[in-house]
Amino acid sequence: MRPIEFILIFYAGPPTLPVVGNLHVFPKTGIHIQYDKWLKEYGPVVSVQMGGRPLILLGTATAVSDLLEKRGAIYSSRWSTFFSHCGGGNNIALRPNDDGWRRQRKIYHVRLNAKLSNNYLPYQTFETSKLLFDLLESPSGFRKHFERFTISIGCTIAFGRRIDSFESPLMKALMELFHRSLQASKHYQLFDFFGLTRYIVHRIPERFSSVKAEIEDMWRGQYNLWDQMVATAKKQIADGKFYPSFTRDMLTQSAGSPKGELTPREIAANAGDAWMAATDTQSNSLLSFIKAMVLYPEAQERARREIDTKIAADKLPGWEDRLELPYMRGCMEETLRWAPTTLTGGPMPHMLTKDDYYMGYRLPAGAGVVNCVWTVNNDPERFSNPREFDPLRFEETGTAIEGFSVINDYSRRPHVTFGAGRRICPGSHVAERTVFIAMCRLLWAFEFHPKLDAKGKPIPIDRDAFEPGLVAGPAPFDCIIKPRNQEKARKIRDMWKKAQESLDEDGNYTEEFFLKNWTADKGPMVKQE
Ligand code: HEM
Repeated sequence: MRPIEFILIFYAGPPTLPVVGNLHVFPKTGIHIQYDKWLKEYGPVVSVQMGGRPLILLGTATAVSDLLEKRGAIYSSRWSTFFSHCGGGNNIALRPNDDGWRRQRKIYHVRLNAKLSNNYLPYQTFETSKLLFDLLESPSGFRKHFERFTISIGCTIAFGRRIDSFESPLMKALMELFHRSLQASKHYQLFDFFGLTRYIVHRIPERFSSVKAEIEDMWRGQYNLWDQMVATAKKQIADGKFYPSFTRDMLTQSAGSPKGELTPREIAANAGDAWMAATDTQSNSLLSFIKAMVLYPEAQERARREIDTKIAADKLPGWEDRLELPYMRGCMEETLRWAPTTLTGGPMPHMLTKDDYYMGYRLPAGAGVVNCVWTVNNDPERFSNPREFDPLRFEETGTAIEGFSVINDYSRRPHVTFGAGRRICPGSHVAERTVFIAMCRLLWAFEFHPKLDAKGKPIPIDRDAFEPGLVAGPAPFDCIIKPRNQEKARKIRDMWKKAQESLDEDGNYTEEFFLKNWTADKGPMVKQE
């Protein structure tokens, strides 16, 4: 990093102060709005200074593609931070693009690609029975129901373990981890913006630093949990039991792999990180969908009409019906564009590893590079009236393509919510399946309306209000969720009653459930003799 050279040569950005750079004008919340203002004022590529660290903001799909994708070889690392260093640095989303990252990422591509993500459809489909039942029984708790829904799907995909209730010890353990990691990442990042404090703090022994002790303790708690889950998966394999999961794949596939075997810690981290990455991202997207349905009743009606006319009366819509449901496909892409959970591009900026030139500017090695999703997704050049929820804005032939959200041709991409380049979300195929199935079934089952105040007037909902965090979500809002009719309510109850026959006394799937449902890919999922 060469701050003086940086300031002289790359000057498209707000004025800086000595030492702090632009840190003093960084808002505590609504960073995406501040980035958006800077991008509108200074151009599609903006430089800001986070203390001693330069940060480059990208505000158009072209800039994101030109740099993060076409020059991905030098735009795919991550900053070294105190938070990511502690705990051994095995978190795939936070670590630099080293050998370990490549090995970890490889197995995501091999096991969670578009084709093999179909393996997990039985979990995603099953969990909708519980989601619909929970919403029927206690509609006002809808936030919690969505959280349980995605946490359970994530845990089953990652470890082969279902989570039946918000009160389950596993659910509580994960919620505590979320809380602790959010606090840790929020409170201690200031050290990272200054070379000297970073150098000192990274070297202080844990026993002399309460900050370090707290973060290390958080990571230890995390790995204890992941290790226990991996140990269970190992035992299941040893006992010849068939509980398919990403962990099982890593244990059976990475061993002896010519592309590089994952260490036990990397396996645990990969599975645990998939679990965490699969939770708020998906549940918050579903919450935003409900918000959109309440705010745009004509879109709600039209989507429901499509489901009613295209899907047989005795069937619930599913992933297999997506080609019949173009408007619903539009609803999914539009929700991800309109209310991205990754407003500023994900958990951490990419990092540039070599000096580079773009649009006449020199971008220095070591700079963080942000895909400003909020700005790119709302670019009026690409999307007319971008803050209006309009599922018809995408070409039907495009949304029919599996993985359209991450299609190579960026000019056709409906949004950049899954990131870009070599760090692009490797769980996007799983995510699309979860949210599409849930969205269709929610509309099959329920109506969504604004809540009324004491005078019978709809309580207003702020369309653009977000709750900040590592993963953003819509700010709390109220709504009325009611079954479309008594017949639907009866079907939901019957469905959940029947579904429970596939669960054991702990609320996990029986082995028979897996054996019956696993047809898509035999591979390592074939029962071990
Ligand atoms: C709607 C749901 C989701 C959204 C919007 C989302 C979005 C993102 C974004 C923006 C990134 C950062 C990309 C970048 O740095 O350019 C990311 C990274 C990641 N996501 Fe997702 N994600 C979702 C669901 C999932 C799921 C279901 C999984 C796992 C099954 C997953 C696993 C990961 C992992 C492991 C990374 C880190 C990749 C790396 O740094 O190499 N995500 N995701």
